[in-house]
Amino acid sequence: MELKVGQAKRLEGTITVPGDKSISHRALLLGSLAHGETVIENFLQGKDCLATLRCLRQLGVKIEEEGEGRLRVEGRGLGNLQEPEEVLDAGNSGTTMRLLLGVLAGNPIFAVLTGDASLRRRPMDRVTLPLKLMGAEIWGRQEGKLAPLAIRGQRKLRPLEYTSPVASAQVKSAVLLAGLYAEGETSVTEPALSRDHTERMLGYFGVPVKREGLTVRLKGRALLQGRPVRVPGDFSAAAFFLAAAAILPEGRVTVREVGLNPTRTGFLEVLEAMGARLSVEVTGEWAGEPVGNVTVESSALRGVEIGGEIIPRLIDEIPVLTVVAACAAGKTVIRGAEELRYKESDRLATMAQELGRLGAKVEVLPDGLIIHGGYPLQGSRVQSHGDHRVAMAMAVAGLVAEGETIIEGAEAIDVSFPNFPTLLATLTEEARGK
Ligand SMILES: O=C(O)C1=C[C@@H](OP(=O)(O)O)[C@@H](O)[C@H](O)C1
Ligand SMILES: C=C(OP(=O)(O)O)C(=O)O
Repeated sequence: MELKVGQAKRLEGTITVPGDKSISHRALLLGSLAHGETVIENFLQGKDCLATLRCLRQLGVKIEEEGEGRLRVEGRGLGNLQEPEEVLDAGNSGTTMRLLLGVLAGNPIFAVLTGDASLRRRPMDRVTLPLKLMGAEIWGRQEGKLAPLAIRGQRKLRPLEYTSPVASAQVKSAVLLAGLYAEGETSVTEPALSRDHTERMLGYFGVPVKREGLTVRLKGRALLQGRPVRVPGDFSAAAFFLAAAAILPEGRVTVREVGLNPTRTGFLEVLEAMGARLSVEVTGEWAGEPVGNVTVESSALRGVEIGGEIIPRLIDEIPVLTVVAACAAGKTVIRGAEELRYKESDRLATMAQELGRLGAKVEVLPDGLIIHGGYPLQGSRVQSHGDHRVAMAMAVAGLVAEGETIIEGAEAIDVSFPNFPTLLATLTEEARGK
């Protein structure tokens, strides 16, 4: 599918965005392991979360769809998943495969997991290694590094004190979920704080997770109690519209009821440092997650240097941040972001290449990018590389490029934000009509 985006001067409006992807996955997973029912509202009906839903049904979990974004999950309790008859397909979703492996490690069943071509290239040893240390048996291509993977879980796992070499919420979550099946305390220490949705939701379901600095720990064999979960809007989806408002000559966007968990909102700190006008208002808490409204208005932007602990707090926003940087005066340097090479595409390479097609000046570093901002962009044909965030970032770039930008492979957007093209068209058309 192709997505065509024309240059726009104005983007204005108040919107909501679909439910958070990370929280939607976790609500399904924890709901499945809990006692009693979990009703999920504002569940993200993107392909990634639907892959988790399908896998859990294959594992015997009853999940009813009660209407738009409303699901009723009948929890099976810990260790009661059924052996699937068929291969479990995580599609394009790293979160599905890695978190599910953590859960399967503690169930005495055999399962095979696969995914699409992109997922079958992404490193799985970062979770299979600690899970094997806990007692799970896992096989896969390249010594268990790549999917398809086969796993045989154990009724009882060994607790683990794990120091992760990467700041990854998927690694942290896989080990914590497996830790639920271990007798004793399991801990994970990470090099920088990654998103903490698993810790928050475990607490909300009645399993306390203690944090000391960069270490989190939980006691295994605790009972999870099913709870209603209303999923906040996805900050990573909102970021595309916030970025567009910041870089267009006449931009002003408010996103309401969006998740404002500080482990996710590093992008706002960077926008502010670049000179963007923005305001944030926390209005409440949904299932242990802060929620509120964010407004960003157009303003003159300047380049910044980022790296270190902020990177995991804006990891999925870096593709669109490179677009903002291309529109800012001066140089932006992003370092310490090597993890982007292991996403749906190598996002350092793909963003540099595709933005380059529009005339942006981007240098690729081993662990980041240098963007020389301020060069005028020219519409062109670009590719998504099968990566939803690259597709949406390039659509935002298309708004400021002269002429028309055509994004090939735009169907990738369906994994996290199916109504993105419609919402973008609505906001720019409404603004044009004014
Ligand atoms: O745990 C999660 O829900 C996610 C964690 C991040 O990945 P890593 O854990 O690989 O950094 C992020 O990029 C991904 O979109 C979702
Ligand atoms: C990296 C992402 O997701 P996942 O790892 O779940 O495929 C993402 O959504 O940008």
